[in-house]
Amino acid sequence: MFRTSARQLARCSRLPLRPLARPAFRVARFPQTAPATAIPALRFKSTNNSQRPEDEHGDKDEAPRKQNDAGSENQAPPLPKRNPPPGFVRLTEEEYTELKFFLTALPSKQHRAEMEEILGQVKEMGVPEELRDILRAKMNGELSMKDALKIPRIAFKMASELQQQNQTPDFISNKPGEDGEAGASQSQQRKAEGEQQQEQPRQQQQQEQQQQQFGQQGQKKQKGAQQPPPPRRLDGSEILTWVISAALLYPFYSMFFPGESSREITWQELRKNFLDKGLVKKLVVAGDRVRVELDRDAVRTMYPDSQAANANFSYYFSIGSIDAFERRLDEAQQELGVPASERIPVSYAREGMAANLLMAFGPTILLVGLLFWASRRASGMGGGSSGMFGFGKSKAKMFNHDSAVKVKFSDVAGMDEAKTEIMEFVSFLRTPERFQRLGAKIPRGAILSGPPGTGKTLLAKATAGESQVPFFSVSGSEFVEMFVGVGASRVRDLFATARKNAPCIIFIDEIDAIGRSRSEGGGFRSGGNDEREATLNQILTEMDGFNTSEQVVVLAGTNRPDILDQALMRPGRFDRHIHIDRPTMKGRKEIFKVHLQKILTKEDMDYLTGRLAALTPGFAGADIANAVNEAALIAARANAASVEMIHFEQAIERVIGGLERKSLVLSPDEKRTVAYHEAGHAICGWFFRWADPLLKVSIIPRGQGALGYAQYLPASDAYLMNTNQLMDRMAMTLGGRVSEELHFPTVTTGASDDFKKVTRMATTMVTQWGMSEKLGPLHFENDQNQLHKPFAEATAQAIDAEVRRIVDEAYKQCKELLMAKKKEVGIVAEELLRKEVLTRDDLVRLLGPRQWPEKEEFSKFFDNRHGDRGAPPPFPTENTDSPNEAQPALFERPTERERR
Ligand SMILES: Nc1ncnc2c1ncn2[C@@H]1O[C@H](COP(=O)(O)OP(=O)(O)OP(=O)(O)O)[C@@H](O)[C@H]1O
Repeated sequence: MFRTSARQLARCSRLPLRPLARPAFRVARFPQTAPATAIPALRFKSTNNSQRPEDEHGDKDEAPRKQNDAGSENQAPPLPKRNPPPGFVRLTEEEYTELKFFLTALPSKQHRAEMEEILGQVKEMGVPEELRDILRAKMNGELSMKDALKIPRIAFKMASELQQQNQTPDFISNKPGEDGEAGASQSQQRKAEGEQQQEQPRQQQQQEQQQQQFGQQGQKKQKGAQQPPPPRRLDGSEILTWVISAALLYPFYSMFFPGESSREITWQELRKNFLDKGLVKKLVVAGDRVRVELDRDAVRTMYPDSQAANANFSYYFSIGSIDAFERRLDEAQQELGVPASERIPVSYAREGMAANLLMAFGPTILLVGLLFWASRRASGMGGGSSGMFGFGKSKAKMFNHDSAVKVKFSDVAGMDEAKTEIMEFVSFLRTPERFQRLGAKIPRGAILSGPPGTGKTLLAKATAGESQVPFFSVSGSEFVEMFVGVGASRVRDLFATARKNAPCIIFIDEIDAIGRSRSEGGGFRSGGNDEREATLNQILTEMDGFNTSEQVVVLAGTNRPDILDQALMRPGRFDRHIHIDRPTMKGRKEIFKVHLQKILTKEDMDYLTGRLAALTPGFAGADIANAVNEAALIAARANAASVEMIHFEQAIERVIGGLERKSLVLSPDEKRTVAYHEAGHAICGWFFRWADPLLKVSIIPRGQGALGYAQYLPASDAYLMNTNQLMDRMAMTLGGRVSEELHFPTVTTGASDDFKKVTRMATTMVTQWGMSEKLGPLHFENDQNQLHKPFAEATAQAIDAEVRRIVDEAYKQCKELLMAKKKEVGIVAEELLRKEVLTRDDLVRLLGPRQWPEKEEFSKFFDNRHGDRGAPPPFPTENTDSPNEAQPALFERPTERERR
């Protein structure tokens, strides 16, 4: 009973130790480059020491040192009379052997020899006291994990000490009075100083010898040549890195790959090869395995080339039961006649347990550790509100005076009313007293709405730039996260930060991402909206929560003000609604002026901006900025000295119509069809009174699927269209198909987009614009998302009939014209086939001047008065919501399906 429990006790106490049993000094396993560089430097040191002046004159220490090397410290004459550095102790011979056992566990003999030299130095210098304790613990089989953890520190100490020695040739402390040899040491020192000059050449000689030894003879220089630089000394940090890496990595390595440096043998092999020859030092029982510890020195002598000579290699054998093993061992030793006192010690441990535990619990520990680290980090970063991983922290970017919102109101053009509205906010922030004095409340915020690229963000930035206050910019979508509650938490965080920085401006771009009306969430779409609603509620709360003295202004941008929640829009929250539409002709001119400032051009600025503005109806500020930049790029590509009108016009055409596709080669028949199709549009545009003025016809393919196009200048700044204009436009849109019918035996698929536009226009006339006498002034909304039409089936049929009637009328109108002008269509088409592009001037030449008066704006910029080079003006813009329905100018290439 007692024996069992004692054994268990032993197992427990040794349990974590084995994998770490030989941690620090198995350096030889590590990249050989480090020892290889380390050793020459240390060897110099060692050589220098042995070649001190005293040595030349017969070093009194030499004999004792040699003796000391040979035998035990206790028996040998005293060691060299030098004090070890503070905290260092000299090792007994037994301890020294244990240390040597580790440090010489190098794979190659050469390195082993080098390591022994280092050991010589370590022996002279001593080792840190803790290392001695560890070695003793190792010898008693009591090495613990705690000991292993001390090793890096010990390694550090030794490395520093070795480095000091490298820097101070006579490193050994010889302070007078510290021991009896002080006088002798002093005299040695004096001698050393006196012979310093002789010493240097001698050292060089030694260095050369050293190089020879390391196979560097080839580097010897010819006589008189410059001496080779001394070999690089290993500095302390390198030794340190080397030793510490070895100390740290090896235990882990051996923990995870315990089997790599061991081999299983049978009991018979053990007996024959080791037991019978007396090579076994100890047996360690670990579970059903027994590790054999050999007497390495004896093994090395007996089997010099065997792996067993390596200190990190071990044999083991398996046993059925501990009792059977012990019995067998007893019998073997009895047979060998080993006296009881010299029997092989057997210890019991549970090797690999630490590794097993680590394997089993490692992933869990890692995960828990990671979570712990992340939460610590998160709380460190964001404070309470940010929560775990900082999810709840607002992602708003902050700009202040230094990090610069440099935009000023002068950079924002073409939106005077919006600017005036928003300028008031600047006054609120700058001089709140002016308003508060009269009892006025500072508005909380403004919603800037309008189509994309109209300058909403720019205006908000300008507000910040002018008011010189911090500006927090965040996009609505940044509040939305996978996790419920994160959005609300980010809103809280944003407003809390803003309050700390008041007076300031918060700008929430694309607020519709979170501010969508909550009632929309009903029906099919509820459920997933909880997070969005929570975020919206938080915004509502935060905006309510401001007190009037807190000067935090919230600006929000959206393209869809119609879908925003009413609660958001009520006074007291976003008090002001500022709608920014696409700029008018005047606005475009101003915006061009702003952007042209950055461009090198010699054109007359007034004419340039006017013409460009006329060419770009429907352009938003962002399109204008893009077109100007594109023009500069085109000019640069053409190596032009400055950007010219032609570059601007090409740029505008490119922005609208897409790239010219010169690589697309049409067959002659296809080309002919396209030419007649486009000529049909052109003739309609030329002869219909209310059609938009034509600028250019082309049969060069461009952009996506357009094989040819006719360009008009729609009256974008006219906000109303009458029935005549709509009918002429529809008739003109059908001109392509009608021309095909009149000139070819069959028609093509190229007019499908024209039909789409015509149908849409006619439908809108009937259902929204009250232009059908039959249906009267009613508005029929046909929401595609609704399952049921909001009108009766009979009404639907009446709508269909009216739409058909209107389109038929337009078709008839077009056909009548084109039949009357069949010859003209032919002329234009043939000229198109020859030239590919016809301008307005060409049409005047071919057809005579247009009989209807042109708009003044149009004739001012396109009547060739300023040397118009006939560069292509743009396509009309497409805006299905406005009365300025897009011109049906594109001849569409049939898709594969349509072809079939
Ligand atoms: N009125 C303007 N004056 C000068 N430049 C403008 C104007 N409007 C737009 N721009 C140019 O267009 C760019 C984009 O504008 P901005 O980002 O403000 O548009 P937005 O209305 O916020 O667009 P979105 O609705 O897509 O967010 C600006 O950086 C600026 O260069």
